Formats: sequence, structure tokens, C-alpha cells
Amino acid sequence: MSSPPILTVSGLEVDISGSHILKGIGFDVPASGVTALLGRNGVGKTTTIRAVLGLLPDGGRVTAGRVTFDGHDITAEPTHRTIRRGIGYAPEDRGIFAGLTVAENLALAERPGSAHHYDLVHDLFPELATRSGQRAGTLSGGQQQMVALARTLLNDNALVVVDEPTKGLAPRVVTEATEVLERAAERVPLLLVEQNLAVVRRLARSAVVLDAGQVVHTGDARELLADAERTTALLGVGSHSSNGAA
Ligand SMILES: Nc1ncnc2c1ncn2[C@@H]1O[C@H](COP(=O)(O)OP(=O)(O)OP(=O)(O)O)[C@@H](O)[C@H]1O
Repeated sequence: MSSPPILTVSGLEVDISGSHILKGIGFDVPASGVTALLGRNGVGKTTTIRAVLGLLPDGGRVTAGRVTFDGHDITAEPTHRTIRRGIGYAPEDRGIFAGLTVAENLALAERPGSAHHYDLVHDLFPELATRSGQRAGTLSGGQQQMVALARTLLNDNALVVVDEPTKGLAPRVVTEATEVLERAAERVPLLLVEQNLAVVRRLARSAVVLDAGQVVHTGDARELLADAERTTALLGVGSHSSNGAA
């Protein structure tokens, strides 16, 4: 028997400043592997993640629907409480403290009541150990992404949500980041927003595709990407396109 999903989103509706942005989103995130949240620009991927985490911008609110994490209703729960339940989040802008060192960024991410897996983090990202005293703002984009991912893996999380981790990275760094995500996914399920379909093909087991604030497809990620016509229809790009190597 397969285990229940770690996250279930159902009938989620969100308004931002009077605009109806999410129009009844529903999907499950399995308790293992990588689930890709896909769709063209502006369809509502980041808003979905932010609604799940209680991080909607000013003027944004959930008007209907439900979010269940690990058996608990977390709809409209304060973010700190949701995070304490065991969700790690690496936002699109990476959210690191540029003026603090790598070590300080990691220390700030230590969640009380959780074990802190520095061995794992330094095994996955040896560079973060050698650069522990360096200010995060002086790191390359790829290294900053490592810090963002490392912070999510430091604590005991039951789900890690990663928003566009390869955006703006050079192809070689995209490959490195993909390898790290692959290793991370062996330990914890990932919900991944990613535009680079080569990365999605390599990592994702299941795919959820949004369009105009609604789910228009759910299913096996590789099956979807193997169907070029369907991929183009849903995502507006060919299944072999990518903005970097993976
Ligand atoms: N703070 C905000 N105020 C007004 N509208 C917003 C705000 N944030 C998002 N939106 C609108 O909500 C819609 C969905 O945006 P969202 O960022 O969720 O899309 P996305 O699929 O993540 O896109 P991208 O791939 O470009 O990041 C867009 O039309 C966007 O303009």
C-alpha cells in the first residue's frame, strides 16, 4: 500500500489585491520523490507555494480551499507554525542574509526542537564548510543557492519546497544544483517549481501543471515530457528545450 501524500491542496482559491489569482487549485505531493509544479510564467506557481506556507503578499488572501500537511489542516496557519511542523522552503530570491557569513546563515536556520544535520549539509555542499567565514553576499549565484538549499536540509523536514532553484545559473552550475537536489530528494520529498525541463526530466517523478490559476494536468513527469505535443500545449515550450544543462 502506498503511503498517504505528505501535502494535499484542495480547492485553493486566492485573491491578491482584488484579482482572482488561484481558482480552485488541487493536487497531492507524494511522501517521497520530486513533484514538479510547472506552468508558463505568471500562471500561479509561486502564489500556490506562498499560499501553502502562509506567505501571501500584502493584499493577498485565501478565500476558499484547504491545505493539509502530514495529516494536519494548515490552511491559513501562521507561517512559523507551519514551518515548525517540518517544511523547509528555499524561495526564488534565495532569501539569504548577504551581510552575514555562510556559517551565520546556517546557524540562523537552526530550528529549535529539531536535530541539526551539519554533517549532511557539509557532505552535500563541501564548499560551504570551506567558505563558512565568507559573507554570503560575496558568493556566486550557485553558491548562494547552495546556502538556500543547505538551510532547508539542516533541520528534520518532512517536505522541502524549492522555487526555481536553477534560475539565472550558468549551465555548469545548473548541473551541480541538479545533482544536489537529486541527492536531497533521496532523503526528503521535494515540491519543486522549475522552468528548466531538462532538470525536471532528470529529477521529477510526478508533475502538476498550472494554467491561469488552475491545475490543467497531473501525472507522471517523464511521460508528460516524452509527449512533445502535449508538453508544448501545456507549457508553451518543446520538451527538449532547456535554459541550461542538467
Ligand atoms: N503581490 C502581487 N500583487 C499583484 N499581483 C500579483 C502579486 N503577486 C503575484 N501576482 C499575480 O499573480 C499571478 C501569478 O503570479 P505567480 O508569481 O504566482 O506566477 P508564477 O507561475 O510563479 O510565475 P513565474 O514563473 O513568472 O514566477 C500573476 O498574474 C501575477 O501578476
